[in-house]
Amino acid sequence: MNSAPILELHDVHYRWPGRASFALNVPDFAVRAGETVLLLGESGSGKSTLLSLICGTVTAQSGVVLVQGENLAKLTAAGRDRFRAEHIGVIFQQFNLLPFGSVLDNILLPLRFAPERRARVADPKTQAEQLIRSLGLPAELVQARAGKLSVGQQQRVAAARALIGNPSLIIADEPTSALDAATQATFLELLFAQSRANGTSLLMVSHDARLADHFDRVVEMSQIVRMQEVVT
Ligand SMILES: Nc1ncnc2c1ncn2[C@@H]1O[C@H](COP(=O)(O)OP(=O)(O)OP(=O)(O)O)[C@@H](O)[C@H]1O
Repeated sequence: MNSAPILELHDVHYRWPGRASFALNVPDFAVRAGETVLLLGESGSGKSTLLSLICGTVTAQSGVVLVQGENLAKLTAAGRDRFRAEHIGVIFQQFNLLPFGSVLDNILLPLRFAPERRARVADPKTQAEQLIRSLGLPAELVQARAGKLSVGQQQRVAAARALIGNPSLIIADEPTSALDAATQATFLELLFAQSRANGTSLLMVSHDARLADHFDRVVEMSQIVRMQEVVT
């Protein structure tokens, strides 16, 4: 495994505007290239906030967030959106598929906003079909409307959308919470096989410590955040 960090946070401080009662302080946290990390923490401990900082949908009031060596705070908001589309695959808790789009449309969506990622894919339709197969979806679903799929199938489409064009980092926020244990395990195996094949790093957030065995490393939010007195 390449041990260069794909993600680094140093002395990051973040507060949601108008929310004095919560502060996220991360002195140091890193994920290496190709590493799979499970981030566990209680509800409200700031896991989703941390993922938003890493994806650049919010920016820290101070400190540094480096993704692939790029300091997200130095980019404009549009530059961060573009950077995310190029380099990060995101799987949301609710999958966020376009319900009226086909499975294929949904998988190809990130390539529309990311010319470099698009250029890494010789034939987008063929790669989408390969991902569909390797994630265990029936090939004939490629033209099905995403909104008509089962939850487990939607989740695989969301994973294929995150994986297409081989982004260097996949961020997943509770992607298995809507699934039963057997479907969860199969999904994780498929996601890991794909990530490993491409040397992609995976940072997954969950409440569920039972997922730990699947990952290279397990990190508790309490290990990476510095608690601070919050002035209300
Ligand atoms: N968009 C937002 N605007 C304002 N405050 C927010 C926003 N998102 C989260 N927060 C606040 O930030 C704090 C941490 O929430 P966050 O969702 O990051 O925790 P979490 O660990 O992901 O929780 P859960 O496991 O329940 O999803 C909470 O106090 C929450 O109310």
